[in-house]
Amino acid sequence: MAELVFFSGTMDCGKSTLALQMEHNHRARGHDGLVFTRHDRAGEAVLSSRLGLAREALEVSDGLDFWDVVVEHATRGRDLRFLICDEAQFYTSEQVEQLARVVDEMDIDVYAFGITADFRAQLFPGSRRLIELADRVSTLQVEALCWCGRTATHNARVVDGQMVVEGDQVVVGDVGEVTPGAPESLVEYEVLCRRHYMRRMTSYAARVTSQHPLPFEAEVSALCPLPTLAAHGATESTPRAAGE
Ligand SMILES: Nc1ncnc2c1ncn2[C@@H]1O[C@H](COP(=O)(O)OP(=O)(O)O)[C@@H](O)[C@H]1O
Ligand SMILES: Cc1cn([C@H]2C[C@H](O)[C@@H](COP(=O)(O)O)O2)c(=O)[nH]c1=O
Repeated sequence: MAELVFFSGTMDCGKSTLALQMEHNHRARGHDGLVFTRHDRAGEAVLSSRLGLAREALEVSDGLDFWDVVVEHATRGRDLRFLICDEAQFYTSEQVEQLARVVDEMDIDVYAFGITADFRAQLFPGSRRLIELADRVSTLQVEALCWCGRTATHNARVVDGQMVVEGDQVVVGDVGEVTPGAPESLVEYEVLCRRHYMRRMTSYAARVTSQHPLPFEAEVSALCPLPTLAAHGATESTPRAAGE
């Protein structure tokens, strides 16, 4: 029986790599399928992984109807067995419902991949509907790590070196070295454990804290303006030792 599976994790945990691997494995066994994505960092109609692999994909626009697309391909004689759906957090709730219908009424497996929550730690609409409707939600085995060594659970947005919690939900971007003072407004992401997400303690803020202990607390507070940060002071700058 076909399944709707949601493979989820933080940014940079290997979702797109797994999507490409699953497509490869199914195709290697002679199964026919379609690959979809939306707003991939590499551009339109491409599914790309940070490991360097990429392949063409169908771009999911707001108006795309998965049911219609699948019916159209079936009418042309395709015996579709699976759909790969990357960046599924950006799909609409209606599109996720169409995917569930494709599974139930056409017996086609749907493998969706995406992050659950945005930079404010709030669910994306597509992810919410997937969690509500999927047969299985599977967390990826390879965990992205916070700078402290703990498993990363949250996606922080960093603009001009500062973690922000307000702004548009969708801003396509990559994880990377935070570069404060960049000439133009630069949006980057950093994965953090909940503890450091709640304290807005990015790797850059932690480095500044360790370089300028208590007398410069005001400077650090300006970088990470949260009461909880001041309360926890410089002790947060020490990366966790393995197994700690
Ligand atoms: N140079 C590298 N060597 C080995 N693994 C890498 C390298 N660069 C990236 N990766 C792996 O790729 C993962 C990111 O894969 P990707 O599919 O792009 O993630 P996601 O789609 O979840 O954002 C990283 O967590 C890491 O495991
Ligand atoms: C947290 C967050 C992320 N995004 C964007 C940034 C990336 O383009 C994708 C995630 O891609 P990945 O393959 O999982 O790294 O989502 C966003 O638009 N808004 C956010 O809050």
